[in-house]
Amino acid sequence: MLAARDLVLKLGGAPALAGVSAAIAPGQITAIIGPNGAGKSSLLACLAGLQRVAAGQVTLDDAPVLKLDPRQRARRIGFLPQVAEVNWDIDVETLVALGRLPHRSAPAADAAAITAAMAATDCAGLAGRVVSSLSGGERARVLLARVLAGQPDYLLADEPLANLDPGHQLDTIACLRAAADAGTGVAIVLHDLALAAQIADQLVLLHNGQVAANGTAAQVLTGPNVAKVYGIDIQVEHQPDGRLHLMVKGRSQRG
Ligand SMILES: Nc1ncnc2c1ncn2[C@@H]1O[C@H](COP(=O)(O)OP(=O)(O)OP(=O)(O)O)[C@@H](O)[C@H]1O
Repeated sequence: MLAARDLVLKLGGAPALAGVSAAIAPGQITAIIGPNGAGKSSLLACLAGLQRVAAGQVTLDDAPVLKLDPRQRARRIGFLPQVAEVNWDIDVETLVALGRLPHRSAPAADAAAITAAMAATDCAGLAGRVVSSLSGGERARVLLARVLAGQPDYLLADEPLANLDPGHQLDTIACLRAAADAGTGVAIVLHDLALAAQIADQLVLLHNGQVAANGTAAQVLTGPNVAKVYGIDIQVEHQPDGRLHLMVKGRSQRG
């Protein structure tokens, strides 16, 4: 289990997180949702062990994540940041192969992981391209492939569907579900509430650096929760298969 307990994170003096607890469970997709500035990226970076917090801690199987050997941490936790920045102008296959750096596996195992990650993200046809020549969506897929190639136990992805066309969004969702079904703990930051309801096993709703609600889609995505946090009205229908169908109706009336 990858768990955050009572996290307080200050950025530029102001609290980006003010006492946040959340757990990312193996085999599940957890969606981290909330309005702009709510603290989603901050929470994900803390879970990845990339932020020093003012209070609280993140643990991986009960060990403080900040005390893990960096290579071991990189092997177990894969992180896809929100900004698709690549600082080296290398070819796609070399970039994806960087995902294997924390491992000391046999070349054949590395090659198999790289090939599988590139196939899952539809990047095989981009293998020889220089990264700076890619479109935004192509670059997003390549960066996801790099994380997948690392075969982490926990995959943390900040808006992994942004910039993707509908087909590649569906492929990416299938890929994240397959990872969860294989035992990976997947955490994704999402803005699309209907999609979050559809694909997540658990949701964490953040508001002003605090957890406004957590649990299943039915527990979290209620009309009152969404009106309070986002200032919008939604219509929620419970489907016979147990899933939630959610439609955004418009801005809530402001009193
Ligand atoms: N480097 C920084 N210095 C100062 N404040 C920061 C810094 N990074 C983030 N913040 C602030 O911390 C708060 C949380 O930011 P965070 O990026 O976690 O939000 P978010 O929920 O991911 O937002 P978005 O949906 O816009 O991506 C925001 O108020 C933001 O302005």
